[in-house]
Amino acid sequence: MATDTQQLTRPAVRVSGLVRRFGDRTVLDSLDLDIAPGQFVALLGRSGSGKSTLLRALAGLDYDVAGSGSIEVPGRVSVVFQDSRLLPWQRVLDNVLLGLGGRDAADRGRAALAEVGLAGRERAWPVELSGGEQQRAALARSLVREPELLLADEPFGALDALTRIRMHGLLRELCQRHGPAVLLVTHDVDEAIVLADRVLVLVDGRIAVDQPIDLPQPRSHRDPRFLEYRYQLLTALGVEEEITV
Ligand SMILES: Nc1ncnc2c1ncn2[C@@H]1O[C@H](COP(=O)(O)OP(=O)(O)OP(=O)(O)O)[C@@H](O)[C@H]1O
Repeated sequence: MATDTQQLTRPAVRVSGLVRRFGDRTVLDSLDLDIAPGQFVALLGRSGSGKSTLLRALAGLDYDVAGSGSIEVPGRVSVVFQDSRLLPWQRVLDNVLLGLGGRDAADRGRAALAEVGLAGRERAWPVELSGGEQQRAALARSLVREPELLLADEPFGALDALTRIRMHGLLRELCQRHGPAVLLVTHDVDEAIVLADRVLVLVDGRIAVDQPIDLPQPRSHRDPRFLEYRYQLLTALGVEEEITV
């Protein structure tokens, strides 16, 4: 029985005592973080606070981080960045299928493209897609791998406001269906509150605020509790005096 309980409560991500220095600058300072399976976590922090550094460490992209604390992540991790990173010389479906094995790979790729609203665009070149469509294709490429952890670094940062809002709905829906744990790095406090089960604020190399968002989906910006979360998080970011509501 004890083993079953341990299995159920085992986090998807466990970071303990993570330290990352660049020269004499300590960017991550003995950082601890657990993320439960299927949990959607947003990470806020001022520019230069170390959000991307943490994400890169979790993605296994930071080779110098080894030895300073411990990082446990699941076997299947997908990463989405602000730019889609589609290969321009590969058609959209081939981009989604890159490195994907198995006889049904093409069918899975087509299904993933249909899920993100790109049915019929399989043979398009990336350059023929809008910025929002390219990010949709990047999401399809991530999710077709059925990741247990999705790492997203400002994935909507380059999109216009309306496209952003549509992408929020899509991401939330996809994550609910596929069930990965998510760590979303964003500058946008509203985006964090709209999407996340839990919002973290990184200050001085550690998680200074760990705020569950207890609002039903879909979330309204006009809900007074939304505004309370926004005020609290902006305060934690040290920008409350800039609020002009
Ligand atoms: N490879 C590197 N070499 C030296 N310094 C680095 C390197 N990568 C990041 N840094 C420094 O670490 C700090 C944190 O950078 P990071 O990109 O993680 O911040 P961030 O919170 O993601 O910022 P932003 O919101 O502006 O994207 C910055 O001061 C940055 O200059």
